[in-house]
Amino acid sequence: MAGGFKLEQQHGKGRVRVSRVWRKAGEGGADVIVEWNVSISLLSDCLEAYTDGDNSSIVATDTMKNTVYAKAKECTDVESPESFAIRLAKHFTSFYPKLGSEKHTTEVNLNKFGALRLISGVQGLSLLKTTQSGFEGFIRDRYTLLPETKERMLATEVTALWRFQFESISAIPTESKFFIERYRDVKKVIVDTFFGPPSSGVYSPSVQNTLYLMAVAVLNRFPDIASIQLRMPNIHFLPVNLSSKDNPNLVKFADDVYLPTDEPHGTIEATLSRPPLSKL
Ligand SMILES: O=c1[nH]c(=O)c2[nH]c(=O)[nH]c2[nH]1
Repeated sequence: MAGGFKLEQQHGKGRVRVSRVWRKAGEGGADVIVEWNVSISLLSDCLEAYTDGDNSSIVATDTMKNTVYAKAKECTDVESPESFAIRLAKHFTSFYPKLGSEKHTTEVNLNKFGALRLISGVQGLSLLKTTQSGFEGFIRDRYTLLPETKERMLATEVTALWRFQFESISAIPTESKFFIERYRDVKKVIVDTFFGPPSSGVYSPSVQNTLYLMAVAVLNRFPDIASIQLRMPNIHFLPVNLSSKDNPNLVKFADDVYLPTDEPHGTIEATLSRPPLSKL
């Protein structure tokens, strides 16, 4: 009871995003990564905070957020969201759904003289690698804060548009599954180039270079594709490092706990085309 009235209260922190990586913990020594979005609500005995302005029994919601990162750090083995929620004791946890699931797109332009322009694409193809990515050697000026790194997370959501050479309907292959199979095959080339061979992976010095190699691989593999446009936002995963005077090593970053953030993100896009056929 508070001042003769019944007071029901709770406080918490919503949408705490945390991503945890376990190095070499997966099949064949692969890294394992999860991304969680945690909401915490505390039903606690802190009525005086409401009625008397006495904060002595308040757990700060900022502390709740930090606790999520600290507890993620403590998960030394790969952990389910259920276990993580239990670890956080009576708090609600859910997996943050991976960004988008990809869509097959197409654009067809046909004029009455039979001239065709045919574009296929994939939209929202989420790709993430936990290692073999860095970013170094870029311009440093008085506004530059970004440290150089040989080890970072590389996450993107690819939008690709590829234009076929077919200039009329009659030039289109007649197999009924042609475009379905081509979509699958282009996607595979994109994905395989992004990750590199499963045994060794491939180092990415920048989103720009990886994007270019993906486009080259598609044009080299499919002669009937005239050009490809790739858009690859650089979705940042910020290292979480928490410390204070009293707690210098609360969450010491060791390539393991990240804050996934899509705002703001880098926007990187390019189009690669075959040179026009020389007309003799
Ligand atoms: O691969 C990258 N390309 C950039 O252009 C860029 N800019 C940035 O801040 N980080 C990165 N990463």
